[in-house]
Parts: sequence; C-alpha cells; structure tokens
Amino acid sequence: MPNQKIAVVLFNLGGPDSPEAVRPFLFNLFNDPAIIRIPGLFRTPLAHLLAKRRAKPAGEIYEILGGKSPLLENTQAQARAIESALADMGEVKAFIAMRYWHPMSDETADQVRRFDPDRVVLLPLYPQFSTTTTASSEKMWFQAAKAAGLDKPTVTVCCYPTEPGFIKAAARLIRSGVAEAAAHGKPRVLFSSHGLPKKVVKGGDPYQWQCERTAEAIVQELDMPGLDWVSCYQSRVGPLEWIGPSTDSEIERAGADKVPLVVVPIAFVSEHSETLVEIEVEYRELAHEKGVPHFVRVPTVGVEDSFIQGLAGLVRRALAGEVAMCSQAGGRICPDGFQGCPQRARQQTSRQSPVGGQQAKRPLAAE
Ligand SMILES: C=CC1=C(C)c2cc3[nH]c(cc4nc(cc5[nH]c(cc1n2)c(C)c5CCC(=O)O)C(CCC(=O)O)=C4C)c(C)c3C=C
Ligand SMILES: [Fe+2]
Ligand SMILES: [Fe+2]
Repeated sequence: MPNQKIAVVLFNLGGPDSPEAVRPFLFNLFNDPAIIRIPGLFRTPLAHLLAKRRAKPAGEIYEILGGKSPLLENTQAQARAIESALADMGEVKAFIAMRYWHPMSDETADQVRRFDPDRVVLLPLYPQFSTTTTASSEKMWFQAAKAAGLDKPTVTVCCYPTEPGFIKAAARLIRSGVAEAAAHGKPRVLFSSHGLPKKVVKGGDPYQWQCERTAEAIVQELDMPGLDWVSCYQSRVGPLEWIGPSTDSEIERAGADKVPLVVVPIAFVSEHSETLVEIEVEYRELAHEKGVPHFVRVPTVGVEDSFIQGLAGLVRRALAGEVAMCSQAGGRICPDGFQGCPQRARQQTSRQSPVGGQQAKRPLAAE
C-alpha cells in the first residue's frame, strides 16, 4: 500500500550519556526482571546495590569513551539510513526506543503517537533474539504504548540471525581483517557475541543457537576453504556461570597456538563500550600479553549499505505480512521463517572449541 505513514521503532539497549548517568543506567539494567530473575521486592534493592558497586568499573570504561556511550549517536545514524532506504514507501519515520537509558519507550511512544502513523514496525537492533534483549524491549514498548494511548496496528520483527544483507556486510568487513592478519600467519576468526548466563539458555532462550547460525552463515558467505574460526562469548558479569567458550579463553588459546586473531562482534550492530573498549582495548591488551602475533578488531556493520538494505527489507516484509509468524510469540514476525525461530532453537547445537571454558568474570564492583 503506497504512501502510508509508517513508524519504525528501533530497539537497542541504550548507554549512559554522561558520567552521572552511569549509575542510574546500571540500576535500570539490573532492575530488569529479564536480567535479574527474582521478584521485584528483592530485585529492586539488589539492583540499587549492584548499580552502586558496578558504577566505578563501568564509569572507568565510559571514561575511555569521553564519559558517555556513543550508542545513541550510532543508532541515530542507522535510523536516518533506514528512513532513506524506505523513502519510496511514503512517509516513513524511524524512532529509537532504548531499554535502559534515554530515549526510553515512554518518551518514544509519545513521539510516535504525535506522529500519528497508520502502522508501526518494531525493529530490534539485535540480530539474534534473546529474552534479555528483544523480548524485554518489546514488553516495555507495549506497556509504554498503552500508557501513551498509542493504539496502531503494530508488528515486531523477531530476529534476523542469517539475514543476507547483514551477513554480506559482516563478511565484507571481515575479508579485509583476514587479509591484514594473514601477513602474520594463518589467522583464526573469533566470532564474539555478548554472553548470557547458562541458566537463561537452559530456560529455552534461543540466543546462543542463533549466534552460532550467524557465525556459520558468515563463514559460508566468506567462502574461504580451510578457514580457522570459532564462535565465542564476551562481557561476562556477576557470579553466575555463563555460556562459553569465552572470548578470553580463545585469546589465550590463540596465544598458545601462535596464530593471529581477527575478532568479529556479531551480536552488536554498532559501536559502543563492548566493541570500543572491551574488544579494542582490553582484548587487544590480553592478546598482546598472551603472545598472539597480531590482533585485528573488525568493526560492526553500522550503516553498511547491505545491512541497511537488509533491515529495510525486513520492514517491507513485515508490513506485507510475507514472512512466517513466529509460533512462540503471538504477533511477532520471524523473518527467517523457521530457521531462526526461538521455537526451533531449543535444539542446542554447537560449534564450540573443545578447550572452551568459563569466561573470566568481569567484577560487578571494583574488586
Ligand atoms: C546482544 C546483546 C546483549 C545481551 C544478550 C546482553 C545481556 C546482558 N548484559 C548484562 C550486563 C551488562 N551489559 C552491559 C552493557 C551492554 N550490554 C549490551 C548488549 C547485550 N547485553 C550492550 C550493547 C551494552 C553496552 C551499552 C553501551 O556501552 O552503550 C553492562 C554495562 C557495562 C558494564 O558495566 O560493563 C552490563 C552490566 C547481563 C547481566 C546480561 C544478561 C543476563
Ligand atoms: Fe549487556
Ligand atoms: Fe521466530
């Protein structure tokens, strides 16, 4: 239907926009029942405590980035690019709803109501579905939309772990990383995703399964026979056991094997603390310490044309109702058909290194 008024709402995590925002941002994160799965009566005081303890180490991370996260600016650039890619559809406006820092769902739902669209598409900037990210954002959005009196037909893109434009963009960026590393030996590619506590995955969360599908699809697209690669997990916080192998343990193994590394973030689609500090600074230093001969960090897909065209295609397909419904989540669209569906993802598979172990934990507080 041409010339519709469409609101595309981009979901992302959000990040502090000043040093003062670090602690309240962390409080919002730890107070999310999708992150800390205990009743609110206990969770809220615990979230205050954890935010207080984590504020110092997290603040130091954001200090390296000038006191704030660049996630909002990078997401704004993606919003403008998506609007341009969908300009032929009519009046399309992309909004941003962050989960833990501004602009959050309540502010955005109000803006969307004032825009008065015919339809709303919720588009997570998380290629892989997790209850801790996509589902949490979606739940918050529907609460906020109801409170704002926004009652427009809405469809949610579920996930796109193997979306061809996303895979193509990542592969393009990796090729030059592999070429650079190859001057120092036979490179190993680490597909590094944000980790999750094991019990979340055991509870049926499809995230790990989908991260592995993303890594496999990129390897297939790269078409580099004999490529040495592994799927691993970064950013562990807290005392729980997290999924592995950890990115740290894989860096250590590469040091022992004396192979150059190409580290590729596949669960983040723009730059922020986990890419610019954790990978670029901390893992680079660890690699140096462990004797890795060369370390390359591949940038996130950001506003790469094929990625943006891929996202625009998901919006078109969601509006056309062309894609398979995700049977687990009423009303949510699963663009990969059954391939990336949470329902199917219970079959845990794995491409895990035999040496993969526990991730070195990031302390919740300055220890
Ligand atoms: C793929 C995306 C993400 C998943 C899954 C996820 C789960 C998850 N995260 C924490 C704890 C923290 N995450 C933090 C930062 C952070 N997390 C993501 C993405 C995912 N998190 C992003 C994009 C960011 C960076 C935000 C920015 O810098 O702009 C932090 C804060 C930073 C720090 O203190 O180091 C914490 C804490 C848990 C516990 C969890 C799953 C249960
Ligand atoms: Fe996180
Ligand atoms: Fe699905």
